[in-house]
Amino acid sequence: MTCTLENHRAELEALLAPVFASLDTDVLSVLSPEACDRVLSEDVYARLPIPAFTNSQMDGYAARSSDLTHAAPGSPVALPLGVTAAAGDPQITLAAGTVSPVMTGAMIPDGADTVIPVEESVAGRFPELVRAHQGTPTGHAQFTAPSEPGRFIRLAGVDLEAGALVAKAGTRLTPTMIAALISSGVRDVPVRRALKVAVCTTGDELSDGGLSQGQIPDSNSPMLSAWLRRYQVQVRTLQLPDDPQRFALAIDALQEQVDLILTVGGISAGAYEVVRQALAPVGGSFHHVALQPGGPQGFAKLPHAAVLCFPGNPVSALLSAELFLAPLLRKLNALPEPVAQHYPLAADITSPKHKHQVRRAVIREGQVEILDPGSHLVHDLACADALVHIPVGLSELSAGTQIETWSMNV
Ligand SMILES: Nc1nc2c(c(=O)[nH]1)N[C@H]1C(S)=C(S)[C@@H](COP(=O)(O)OP(=O)(O)OC[C@H]3O[C@@H](n4cnc5c(N)ncnc54)[C@H](O)[C@@H]3O)O[C@H]1N2
Ligand code: MOO
Repeated sequence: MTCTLENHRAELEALLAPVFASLDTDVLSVLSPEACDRVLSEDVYARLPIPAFTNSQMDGYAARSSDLTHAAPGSPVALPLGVTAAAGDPQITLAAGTVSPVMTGAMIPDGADTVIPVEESVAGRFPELVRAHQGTPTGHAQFTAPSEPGRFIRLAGVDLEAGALVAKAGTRLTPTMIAALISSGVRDVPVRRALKVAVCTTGDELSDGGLSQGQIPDSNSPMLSAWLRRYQVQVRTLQLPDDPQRFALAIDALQEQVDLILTVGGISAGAYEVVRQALAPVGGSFHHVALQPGGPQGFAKLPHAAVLCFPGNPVSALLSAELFLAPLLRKLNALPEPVAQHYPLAADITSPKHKHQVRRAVIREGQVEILDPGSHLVHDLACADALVHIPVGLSELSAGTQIETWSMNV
């Protein structure tokens, strides 16, 4: 039976929706290397305001604005120096009629309401500075202009108040969100547990070390594992037996350990299609999608896990992941949808009229060069930088036609 790309997508979305919904919560430190790109499973509120305290935006002098009201170029105001406030010091108090040197990020002294950058003082630089534990400073600083209240002062909580929502459930932990969480006093966060996927290959041609005649390296497992890990998936890979009964037993045991089983190969019209032979009797659905490459597709819903069955040709396997799994994993991980870019075709192309064709391409000198459609061309696949979709109904496109291209291999 042939099915459309859209129908197959909808079937997989329905299959995986309950799997994704059942992912519970893990608690993770935002400082852990695994935190980036995980998704919050609950709203998170600030424990501290951002900024945590009112502090200086400039290296300069903390003052009372009322002490400088009459400062002018012809009549500078000289104020005695108080102790210096450096970033990291506890708050000092500004005695009436004095100024305190203050560094960027230091707590604004109690009593100060303005900061004059050091280069605006008459000397233009700091004199010898005395910290709170070092004794009593001497000397003065002179100013030739008033400084309004609040100038160069960063108020506590101006970015986010304590108790306010930092990020709602479903937010992805970007590097910047990690900074916001840690700044708001949040270290441990509830994140959605990572999806557990088993990538299962079959086929006597796959080498388990050396290569005997007729054998090839298993390139699908490492390719799909690496691809899945980019979506925060916990992956394990297995080579399952080619015998349908033993395969079924292995899948049965595996379904208790993972959320999703991804099989690759063994589903088309051959005599030894172990995946199809083992899963069709337990409700697996196998059909031909009007798609090239990636036509043969299957899926099954087992009691404890979902199974997606991708075709074995490496290009078909990868494009199946890009077309069917990536949109769902992007949604799960709150990742943005990719944006298409338009380029003219470098040469005429043809496409089977009744299939949705996906072609690999390279963008060279502002034009799209379409690559060979062979679904066994692993090296070509690695060199492609774009995908081009040619929908059902279109069979010929001439050179110069503007087409949508989607980035790949980034
Ligand atoms: N009579 C027909 N034959 C085929 C049809 C068809 O409609 N009628 N469809 C072709 C298409 S299209 C595809 S795609 C493949 C899909 O076949 P399977 O999913 O059953 O995959 P296999 O036969 O097991 O393998 C296909 C191909 O891929 C290589 N392979 C498999 N696993 C790996 C791996 N882990 N790493 C690297 N390469 C792998 C395998 O050696 C085969 O060359 O069927 C066509 N045939
Ligand atoms: O669908 Mo197969 O994927 O054309 O090679």
